[in-house]
Amino acid sequence: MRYAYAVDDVRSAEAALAATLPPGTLMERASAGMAAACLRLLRDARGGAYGARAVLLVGSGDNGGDALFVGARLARRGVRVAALLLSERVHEAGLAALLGAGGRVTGSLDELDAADLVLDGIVGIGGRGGLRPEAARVVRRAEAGGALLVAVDVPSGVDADTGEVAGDAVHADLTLCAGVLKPGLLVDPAAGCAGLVEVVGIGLEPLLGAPALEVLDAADVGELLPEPGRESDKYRRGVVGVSAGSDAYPGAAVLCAGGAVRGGAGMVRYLGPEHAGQAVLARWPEVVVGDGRVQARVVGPGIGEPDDGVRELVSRPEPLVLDAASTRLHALVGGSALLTPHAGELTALLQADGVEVRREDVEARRLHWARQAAARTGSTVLLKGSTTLVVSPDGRARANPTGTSWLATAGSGDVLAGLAGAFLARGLDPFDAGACAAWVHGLAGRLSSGGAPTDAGRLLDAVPEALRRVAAGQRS
Ligand SMILES: NC(=O)C1=CN([C@@H]2O[C@H](COP(=O)(O)OP(=O)(O)OC[C@H]3O[C@@H](n4cnc5c(N)ncnc54)[C@H](OP(=O)(O)O)[C@@H]3O)[C@@H](O)[C@H]2O)[C@@H](O)CC1
Ligand SMILES: [K+]
Repeated sequence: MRYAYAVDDVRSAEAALAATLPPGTLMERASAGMAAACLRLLRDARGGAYGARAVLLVGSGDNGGDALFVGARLARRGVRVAALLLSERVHEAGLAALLGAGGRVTGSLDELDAADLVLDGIVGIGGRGGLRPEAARVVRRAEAGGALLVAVDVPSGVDADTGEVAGDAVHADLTLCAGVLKPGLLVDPAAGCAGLVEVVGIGLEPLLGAPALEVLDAADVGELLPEPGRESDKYRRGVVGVSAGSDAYPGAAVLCAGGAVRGGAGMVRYLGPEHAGQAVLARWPEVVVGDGRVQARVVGPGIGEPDDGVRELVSRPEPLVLDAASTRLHALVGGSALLTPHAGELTALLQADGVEVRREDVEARRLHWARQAAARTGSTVLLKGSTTLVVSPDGRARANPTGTSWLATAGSGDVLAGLAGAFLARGLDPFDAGACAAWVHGLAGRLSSGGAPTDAGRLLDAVPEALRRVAAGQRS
């Protein structure tokens, strides 16, 4: 499991730790780790660091200070380091260290064109809003050159807590995160600005409380998904009821039932229109058509606007996955529910609850709106999209690391709902079921895509291999 912490909590932990150490120790630790990573990059890119050219983009705060101290360390290893000071006020001790190590200050943007490495120390967790125009101009020039762009702590211009990008931002190749991960680095659109993310430890972890965001790895998913015991039978392994598909969309029934079958439920019952039921049986003969006892239910994929029969199903007490337009039935839920909207559906759900919000807002502040929806509905919310997030009503949140944009394909969400239903039926709570379903679905998507377009059928076919890797604790 990886954890990301809210900026306020990071600052409190930093203050508590700093109070026990000689002044400047934390910056020294951060810059030592960051410099080591930069030297490694330069060695990989050009065989060595000696004689390489680095340009520091230096803002007014400690983020700029970090960059200056890193620059000083690089200069001592023979890197030709120049600092572009983007503010009249810069970290004095950092600047003195750079100059003392043989680095220099420059006013020429031309230096960016010949640089091997550009270090973004414009702004870190103290940043507000997007890049200011002067900084944005410098960053565009840096990005146009061939240098590796390394962000100190966070890419400047992104919101470290929310993942929001409210204007121009740095697009880094690598982000060297000081101390611990920040949530914004894991959530789009900011995650898309961070490139690879590496944490440079400075000893904060023991002083931190609850994380703001979690990220599961294969071993976590493997631990959460129970293996069938020796005495298991199909009923004890969990029966999942699938109410999906319609005369207009029979395929949604087939794909959702497939997700439930491949997700390892002991048995799948299908309840829905006859034509769709026949299509399900033709593809999945193991599915039982008709009502009956289930441990969990999936309602909504491909059924369109829910009718009274659907409302009655939703009010039953079993754990439930609610998808598509049926997510708006959350108030009728008898037991606990996992809602699986995409941004448009979450917008409609919030609007129906009297919230003034547009789809663009939800896309821009995914974590914020998923949290709002979970708190308002009392259900767990799995918000699908470029970063899939799972948020429980108590505020816990997970970001899914395995997705691929090739998963944005017709029927992909139906498979996800089926998988989540199977995991609920296997006994997971909605938060774990949602996070594990997103994880397995994302990995299956990657396996079936291999970097090229995929489709829901191939995605389903890759689910067994994804689950085998989970069982083996691996991740591709
Ligand atoms: N926490 C930790 O554990 C550790 C933290 N460390 C480091 O400290 C960093 C935080 O430093 P920080 O607090 O000095 O804030 P920081 O991000 O440098 O910004 C400060 C100033 O930037 C300005 N500014 C604001 N918005 C802007 C914008 N959009 N575009 C341009 N400028 C903008 C604004 O000043 P203004 O120009 O308005 O006067 C603001 O006051 C952190 O990210 C990490 O690198 C490590 O060294 C040690 C361990
Ligand atoms: K930065």
